[in-house]
Amino acid sequence: MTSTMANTRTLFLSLASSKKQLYLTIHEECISIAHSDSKATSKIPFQNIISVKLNQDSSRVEFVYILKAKNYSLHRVDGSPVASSLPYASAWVQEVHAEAYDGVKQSRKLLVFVNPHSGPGKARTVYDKKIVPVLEAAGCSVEVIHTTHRNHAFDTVKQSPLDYDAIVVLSGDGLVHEVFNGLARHSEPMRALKIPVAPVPTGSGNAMCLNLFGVKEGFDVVLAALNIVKGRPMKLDLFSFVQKDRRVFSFMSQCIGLMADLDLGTEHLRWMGDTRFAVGFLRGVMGPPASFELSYKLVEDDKMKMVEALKSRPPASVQHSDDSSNPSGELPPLRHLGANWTDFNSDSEGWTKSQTPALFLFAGQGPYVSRDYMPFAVSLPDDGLIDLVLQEMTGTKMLLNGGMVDGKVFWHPKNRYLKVQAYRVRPRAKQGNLSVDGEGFPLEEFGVEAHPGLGNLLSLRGQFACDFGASPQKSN
Ligand SMILES: Nc1ncnc2c1ncn2[C@@H]1O[C@H](COP(=O)(O)OP(=O)(O)OP(=O)(O)O)[C@@H](O)[C@H]1O
Repeated sequence: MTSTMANTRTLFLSLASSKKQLYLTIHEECISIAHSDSKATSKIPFQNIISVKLNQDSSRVEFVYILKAKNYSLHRVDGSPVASSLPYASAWVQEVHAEAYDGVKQSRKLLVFVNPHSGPGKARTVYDKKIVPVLEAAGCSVEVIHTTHRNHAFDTVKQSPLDYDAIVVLSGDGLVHEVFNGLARHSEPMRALKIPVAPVPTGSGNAMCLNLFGVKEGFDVVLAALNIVKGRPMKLDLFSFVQKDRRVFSFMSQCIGLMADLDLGTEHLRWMGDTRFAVGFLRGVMGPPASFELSYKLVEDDKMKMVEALKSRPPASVQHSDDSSNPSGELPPLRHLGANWTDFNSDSEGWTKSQTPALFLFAGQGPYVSRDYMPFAVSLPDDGLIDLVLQEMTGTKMLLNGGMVDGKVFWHPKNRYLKVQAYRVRPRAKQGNLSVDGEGFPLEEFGVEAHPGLGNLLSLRGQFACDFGASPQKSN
């Protein structure tokens, strides 16, 4: 350690717990931590710093951060600066704090839902042991609700105050769906939907967490805690799903055929975690195709152009929380579906009909729907479009051989991939499942329409996390 660095950028701390010394050095994008008795250095990106404080009598610096080893975990350094350098220590702390919370409000006000029955039933423990310490260190004020029944979160959100910085959901995607719908049913829906939602993966599938954090880190609850504290609002398209007189908002996916059956048809295997999806897949792939009429309002069917749009997206098109465009007003109307959306015979308004038999229809956004399946490899969070996939029967061999996990299935000619503004489906079969965000709906006629950027999620990257290679590849 050079004396120049020590005088300008490095803080020496004597650890409270031992006689060791620590050197904390400010770099352009991180703080490095080195021990006096070890050559090992840890690098902490500013985004991972939860808090840095000099206590009131200036005798101790407390530095709390999240570090990734195998998983993410919370760490705390508590040490005394050299007495003669207290003004320097104070300036150092202020500088680091300013970098750590650059553009992000500190001490967020949060509404937290914990579903004790989601997934393997560990949400309460995860909250107490992994999430609370992070929120406390960040000085968040929290109102926590342990859900006791279905629609508990929906009813709460519908009439909640709108001064929360985020709504945190410890459950799977079902409770996130409830929260978005509660916000949409608020008396001031457009203001309510400005509140970003921050999911913590304690369900079984946790698809939106995979989309936010990537398939490798999507089940890491401490990373999700970091997102609660440091994530920024990212606009997310919401989809109106209409069936008879009912209109709900889907934030993720709609599905009929094999992929709906393997999810909803394996509810009784919930104890297996997400392994139940693999079991359901093998069972369902032997069954008959889904039978339905489909029509859609097409925007793009050229896969290369979709990839170009994905690649040309700015690295972090993050919408900052002070964005206040149209914060009031009514929910958007059904511009594409219109009042006569069930009229499949009207060709005049730009609807394209399709009769291709398919193993399943999957539509939505966010590359991943589970750890084993990336159906929407070129999905963007706020393009105002629904990614619609029709998997034709003859693609079964390819599905079984792989290509689902890494999104390669996208390139297969039997994987029809469309970007649409709206679509409508009339199922012919009486039996089978219709899944909306993983929740079961009656297998009856329905229509779906995208609303650009109507919802918000908290995000550390400002875009979906996706390892899709995005160049044409052969699949079996
Ligand atoms: N205390 C409760 N008892 C029973 N059901 C509840 C309770 N609290 C919430 N629910 C309902 O349980 C459902 C849980 O679904 P959710 O998708 O969040 O978790 P999951 O199904 O375990 O995970 P995933 O969707 O990731 O597979 C929600 O529809 C919610 O309304």
